[in-house]
Amino acid sequence: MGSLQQPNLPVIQFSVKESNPDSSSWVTKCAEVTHALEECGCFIATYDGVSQELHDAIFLATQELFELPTEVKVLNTSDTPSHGYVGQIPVIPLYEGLGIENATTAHGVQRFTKLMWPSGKDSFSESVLMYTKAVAELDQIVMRMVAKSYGIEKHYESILGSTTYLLKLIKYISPQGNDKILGIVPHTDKTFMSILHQNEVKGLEIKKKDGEWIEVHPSPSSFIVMAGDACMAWTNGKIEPSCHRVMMQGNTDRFSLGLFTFIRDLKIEAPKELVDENHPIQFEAFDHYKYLHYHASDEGMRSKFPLKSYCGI
Ligand SMILES: O=C(O)CCC(=O)C(=O)O
Ligand SMILES: [Fe+2]
Repeated sequence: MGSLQQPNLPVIQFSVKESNPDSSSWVTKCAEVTHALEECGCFIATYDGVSQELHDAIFLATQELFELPTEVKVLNTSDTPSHGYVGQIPVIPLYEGLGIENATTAHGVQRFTKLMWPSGKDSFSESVLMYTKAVAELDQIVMRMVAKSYGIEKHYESILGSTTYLLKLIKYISPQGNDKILGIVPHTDKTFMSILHQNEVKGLEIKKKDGEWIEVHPSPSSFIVMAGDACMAWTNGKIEPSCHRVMMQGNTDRFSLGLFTFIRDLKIEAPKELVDENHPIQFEAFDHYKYLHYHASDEGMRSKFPLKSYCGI
């Protein structure tokens, strides 16, 4: 069923009920997930952890957020590049994004909500928190499967203990016409992992290894699970991030959500299980947040492969 809806990208089904490592489908799924990430750097997850009701609530909340005046939205600042408000950028004029740091914690979400709605908006905090917790669960299922395939479960547990979640809410204004206009430039994510979710309006495109751009079909129960640069370092190059972009067309604004993981206070380094004579270590241990700052610097922005320029061996 999935492959008909989404040609050319692997589609893997996940269920909250099946997320138990003792279930019979777990081991086969580990191989499927790891293979998809190794081949494409991403896959489509169909996932029942976000109900239709929660889906509608989170996209309504997103829409309301972007209706706030710009002078309120710019209050969303961060010490980390691109983690706060991003908008009015000449090369991508359709794009506007807001970031919620520590988005799986009540404290993180409430702090953001209070900044945007000083008189309070509990419905926003509630929807966001329910959503981020459900999608973080999917991230953890996927990463436990990857870790199981590589025999590095213990290493993943320490990565998980240092994982922080950023929820990015994104709006692309419709270009009002039939020409395809760039919504976000081709890039790989600087994250450890990214889980993207788009509402009715399509636009996300993923570049396959052969250079072909694949349009991702929107669906309420479909999530795009993507590896970021940090995952490439951690897996010693076994999983490469996929290059993607957004192309906008037509008369309807597009909203999308990204739950992004970053590793704090722990250097990222490939476990020794993934390093041997035939697979020499490719990246030095590095601090994820320092890498984000490097990527945003002039040198990092000029680099074709910033991870390699930053910590490649
Ligand atoms: O809007 C999307 O679907 C993609 C967003 C994206 O690639 C990003 O924020 O890194
Ligand atoms: Fe991205």
